[in-house]
Amino acid sequence: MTRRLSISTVPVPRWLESRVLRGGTAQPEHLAAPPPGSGLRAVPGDPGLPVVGHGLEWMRYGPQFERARVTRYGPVSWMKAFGIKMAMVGGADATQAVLTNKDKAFSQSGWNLFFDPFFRRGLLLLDDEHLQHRRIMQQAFTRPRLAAYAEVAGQVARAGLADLPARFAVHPLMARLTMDIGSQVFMASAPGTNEPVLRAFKAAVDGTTALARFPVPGGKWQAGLRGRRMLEEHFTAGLPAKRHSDGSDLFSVLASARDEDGQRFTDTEVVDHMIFLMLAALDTSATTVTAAMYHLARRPEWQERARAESVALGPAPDIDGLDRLTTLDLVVKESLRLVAPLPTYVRRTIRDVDLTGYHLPAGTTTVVMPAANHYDPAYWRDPDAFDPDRFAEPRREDRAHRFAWLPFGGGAHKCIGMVLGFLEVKTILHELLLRHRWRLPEGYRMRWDWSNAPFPVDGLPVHLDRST
Ligand code: HEM
Repeated sequence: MTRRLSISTVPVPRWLESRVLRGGTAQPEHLAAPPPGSGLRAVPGDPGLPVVGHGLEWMRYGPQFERARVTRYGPVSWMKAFGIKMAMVGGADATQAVLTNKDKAFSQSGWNLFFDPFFRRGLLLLDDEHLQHRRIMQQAFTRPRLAAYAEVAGQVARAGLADLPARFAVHPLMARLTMDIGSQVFMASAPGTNEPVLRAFKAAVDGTTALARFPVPGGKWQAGLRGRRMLEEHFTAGLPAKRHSDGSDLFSVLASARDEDGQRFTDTEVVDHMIFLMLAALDTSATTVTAAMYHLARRPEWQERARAESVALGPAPDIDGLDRLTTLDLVVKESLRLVAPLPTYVRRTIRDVDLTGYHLPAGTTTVVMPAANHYDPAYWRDPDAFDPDRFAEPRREDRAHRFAWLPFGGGAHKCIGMVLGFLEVKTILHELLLRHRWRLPEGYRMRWDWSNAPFPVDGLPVHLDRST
């Protein structure tokens, strides 16, 4: 099994690892002095190493690093990474304050750090126009629309999973499958017929993590810009036909969607939204299926329990059938808790803010860390354990706080594709469960790469046995 080059696999001496995961030993420094007499606390933290700050540890250890920050400094701290100072927010109360954004002090422009210029003007990046755009886009996510997307997703999943080898790497396969599903559901393009667009999309995604963030010939940034241009050309060329189509693909639906006041998207807006929707939907679903397959392989009793429900439901379920797969619901929720596919939510303060008693100055990039809440022992019993029943009655540990479990975010920008994402992930797992049992290689140790959307560094090798 070939490993992708990943910072997670670079050997690090154990003493250094444990020092990093204890949160380092630097003396705390303050982000900024609170206004005199405000009664606010200064945000504690430390810049990390010269130039790289804490970027390398963050990318290598992901949630473990974030939990260590909260343990060391509390729910609000600061550090340097990617060339800037940022406030790191964990803990359900501080998270709630940032994401619900009652005083409109946090702007979505924080996300520009990663997404601009490749995914500019996607719904997640909008502030003032957000509500109006969301109202129009909501028309593409009604129950009848979702039922139609789910049906198409099921067809593509069945074809894509029909002929699996006895041993394969899960993540590359799921990344491909979710792209094929996305192609069909979003654009009515059959798998294999949309390769240049998918390549352009991949280049744009890779551009977001370019180290040199300017056009260097042959570099990721330049390739990403080319990818973005190509996506714009593709969607712009296809739009006139979609404006007049009554197709049930998301592109057609978005092109004709109108809110209650009859407002619809301009051509440029449809194009910007389509490009962002691809980003929002594809990697997140692939990560979720991969995480769920990993846990189901480690815990065959859960795999059997989920399979029994899938067998009882039978092949090609509709949206109502998928809703009845309650064990898969629990498994997917728990997988999303343990590995949040979008590991950070980024904002920027547009004025000085009192964040649960901490002083955040204007212009601070503010990073919410869902993992800090997802592993918080105040809400979760034995938080490192895979225990899907924690989401079932009577335990319902997720109800301990509105922001204890937030893999889809919260507040006005909460994921608009949450139900569709769930349906797609459940469809894929259901089709797998019907056909196969899967297990991990002997002594397998999972290592996630956290530098972007999380993926297993070795792709996650599994062995398949037919289930019937
Ligand atoms: C398991 C799958 C998914 C996960 C874990 C996920 C996660 C998230 C999260 C955490 C946010 C909010 C980020 C923030 O507040 O900064 C978000 C927003 C968003 N997601 Fe998803 N997502 C998933 C699937 C999808 C799908 C399938 C679509 C569309 C087809 C989608 C479209 C969007 C959009 C458009 C936004 C921006 C919403 C707004 O700003 O109002 N997502 N997603």
